[in-house]
Amino acid sequence: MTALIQLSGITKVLKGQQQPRTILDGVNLDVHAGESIAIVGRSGSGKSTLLSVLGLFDRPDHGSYTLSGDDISRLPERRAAKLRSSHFGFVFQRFFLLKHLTAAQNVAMALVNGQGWLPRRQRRAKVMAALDEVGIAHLAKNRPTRMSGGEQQRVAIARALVRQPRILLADEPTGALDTETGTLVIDALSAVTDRGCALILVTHDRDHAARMGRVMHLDAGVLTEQAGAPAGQGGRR
Ligand SMILES: Nc1ncnc2c1ncn2[C@@H]1O[C@H](COP(=O)(O)OP(=O)(O)OP(=O)(O)O)[C@@H](O)[C@H]1O
Repeated sequence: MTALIQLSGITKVLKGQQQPRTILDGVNLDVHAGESIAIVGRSGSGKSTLLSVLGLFDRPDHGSYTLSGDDISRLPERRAAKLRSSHFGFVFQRFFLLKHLTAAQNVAMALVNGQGWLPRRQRRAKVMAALDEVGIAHLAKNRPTRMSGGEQQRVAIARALVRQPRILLADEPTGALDTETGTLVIDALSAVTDRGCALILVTHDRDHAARMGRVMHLDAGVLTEQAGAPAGQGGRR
């Protein structure tokens, strides 16, 4: 099966300093539909930079990036922005919810930005399906200020899912949550692989990483697969 994403020899060099610094050093990674991958590594090892390249916020200096068979290594920003909104969902440590809007309105914002105005009934159905997918449809009318951190993060996940991305990129999504709440958030994230969405999770939490189908270790920009990862849990390979 063709990989959804193929990174080959991706190198990212940070310039503008006295000495250019290599942040990603020949990264190879294949990502298939419906699989889950954890990216672990110490602080400063390049995890967020790798997610930025994967999510087309940043371009590699060397190497190739293939998405669904198309080489997109050197894409102009306008086309990158289109692909970002059609293919990717993003979840961050901070929830970035608008506090004067309800949960449903926060999720609906992603539809307005990405696809223009859908008819109201369709918009509502998509929003409620996304909230339901992360188990918080009953909170649709609540504002973030009346929700727990875990609930707010699930609203943010619903917002990322509402456009049905093919790849969900999550950067430390449980970093601001206690262990129990973090586990619920990982449950919600892992569930997206059931419908073929690929999940790439950057985390410092070993237990959360171990729930992914594969664990990749980033050390000074070099990515290697961690031996002994419990393949098959939390996502197809
Ligand atoms: N725009 C930038 N300007 C200067 N240095 C940067 C920039 N972006 C990244 N870096 C440096 O590149 C290295 C990798 O950063 P990155 O944020 O990718 O690491 P990380 O593994 O995600 O770290 P953390 O776990 O702390 O979030 C770090 O040393 C960081 O300081």
